[in-house]
Amino acid sequence: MMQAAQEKLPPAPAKSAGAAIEVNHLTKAFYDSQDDRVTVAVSDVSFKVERGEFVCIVGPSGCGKTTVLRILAGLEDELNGTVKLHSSTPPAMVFQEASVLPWLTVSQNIAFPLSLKGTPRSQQAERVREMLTLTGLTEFASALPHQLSGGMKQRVSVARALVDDRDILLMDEPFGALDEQTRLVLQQELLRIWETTGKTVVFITHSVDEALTLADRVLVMSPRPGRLVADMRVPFERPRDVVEMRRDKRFWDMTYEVWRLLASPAEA
Ligand SMILES: Nc1ncnc2c1ncn2[C@@H]1O[C@H](COP(=O)(O)OP(=O)(O)OP(=O)(O)O)[C@@H](O)[C@H]1O
Repeated sequence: MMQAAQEKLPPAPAKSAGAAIEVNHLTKAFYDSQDDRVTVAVSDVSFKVERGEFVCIVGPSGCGKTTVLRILAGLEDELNGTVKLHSSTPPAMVFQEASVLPWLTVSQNIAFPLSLKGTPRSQQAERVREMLTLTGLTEFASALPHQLSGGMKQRVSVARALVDDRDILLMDEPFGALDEQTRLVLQQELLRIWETTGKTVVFITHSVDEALTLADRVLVMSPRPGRLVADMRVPFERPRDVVEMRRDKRFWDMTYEVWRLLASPAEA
């Protein structure tokens, strides 16, 4: 199946020097001692992500997407297979629910990773100013989270993930809880930020539309135990306009192709 999907698509443009992430034959099972039951969440998954590449992982609920991301973040052990991150910094994560600290202002939330590290205050302030500008939050620097909309809170989460300049950004359905319009605005902003910062991004989503809007490549997973059933190159040129790209027939052809894969019955 993976072969068929790849053959229909143009070859990958050369992205950059070397892989940022290499996953080989990754299998992860969870053991529930109460029920004496083993759940194989991810089965024999292999893929590479080039430095500076934007990769989305789509798949049905429970197919192991979050598990893959947690493994990349170093949050799971007892794995089979190998996972290598070629980066001088640990990855940054953004979760579905904006994980802002309610008692801190927007600026203090963004500065949080820097204050944990003991970065001098003047450097913190400068870096926070840059992040506020990048994420369009300058006017809200002194606001508290309860004064913000869901989309703005998620912008704070993105700003905080970027503030200490890690190479790899892992995003777990960051826009999943937002309405469609806010989501579209944040997708456009994320693309602009990504183009500015050159991060390597792995982005989990349920939404085929979102994956095709954002990614250089879309990895499609099967129902649990999650296997990789396709690794598809998304051919749209950059910079992308998240609205205009919907006029392109290739967008809908690829949407159909991914949906066809997602609708395929699970292998035994
Ligand atoms: N800590 C855990 N202990 C036991 N089982 C787990 C654990 N974490 C995940 N699982 C199981 O592994 C499978 C994959 O879960 P995971 O959260 O990775 O899926 P997902 O594709 O991200 O789902 P969704 O799209 O619904 O968020 C599920 O069956 C889940 O119940």
